[in-house]
Amino acid sequence: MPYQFEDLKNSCHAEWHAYIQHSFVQQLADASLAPEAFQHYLKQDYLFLIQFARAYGLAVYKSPTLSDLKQAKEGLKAIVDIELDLHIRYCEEWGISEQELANLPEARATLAYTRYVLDTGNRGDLLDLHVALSPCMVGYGEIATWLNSRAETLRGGSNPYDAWIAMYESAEFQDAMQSEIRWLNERLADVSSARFDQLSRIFSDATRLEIDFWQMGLTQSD
Ligand SMILES: Cc1ncc(C[n+]2csc(CCO)c2C)c(N)n1
Repeated sequence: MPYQFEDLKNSCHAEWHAYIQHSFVQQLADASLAPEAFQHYLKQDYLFLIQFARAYGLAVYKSPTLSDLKQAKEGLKAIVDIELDLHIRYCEEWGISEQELANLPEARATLAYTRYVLDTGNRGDLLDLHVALSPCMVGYGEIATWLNSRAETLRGGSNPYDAWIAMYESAEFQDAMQSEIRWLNERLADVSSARFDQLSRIFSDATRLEIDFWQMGLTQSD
């Protein structure tokens, strides 16, 4: 039976659910999240994005074909040239200067997650690395869709976190997410059940580290 991305999610259903529907996400959606928790999350997310840019750099290095190489290069370019600039501007709106961002220490949850992804990519091949990156890419898109399906989610000017939801529900982001799922589905269709077990361990580890990242924001831990 050919494996699909959906099988990775099903292999750690409880963890995936705990990540998508985390209290941080629910509080952000009903505007009850403490601004300090969101600011802490934004600061750590800046550090996270820098390490994720390195992970896309590693994907460039690990690419066996020109088409993979181009895709990884586009991912690296998107984070470095677009997302980090947007993030810096968004942080400024929340009272966090670029100078402050440049001098932040990494929280343990940030260290654990980002170095896990980089180590997984270093040890393994491009598929291992993409699977380690996929909870980040697919999870945030699913979160936006889930939030929009809930009656409790406050949209528009009455929610200070509205722009965050808008970013991940955008067609541009949802398309990038679908293209990542397609890439994974093509590769997963050919793997053995032993290989799938290895990949589902990576997927579940990365999902648990996403849960810890939300928890780090909520408790403002370092
Ligand atoms: C902890 C954490 N997890 C996921 C994302 C979302 N995200 C970060 S990089 C990237 C790929 C984009 O090119 C996506 C979707 C985040 N910001 N912070």
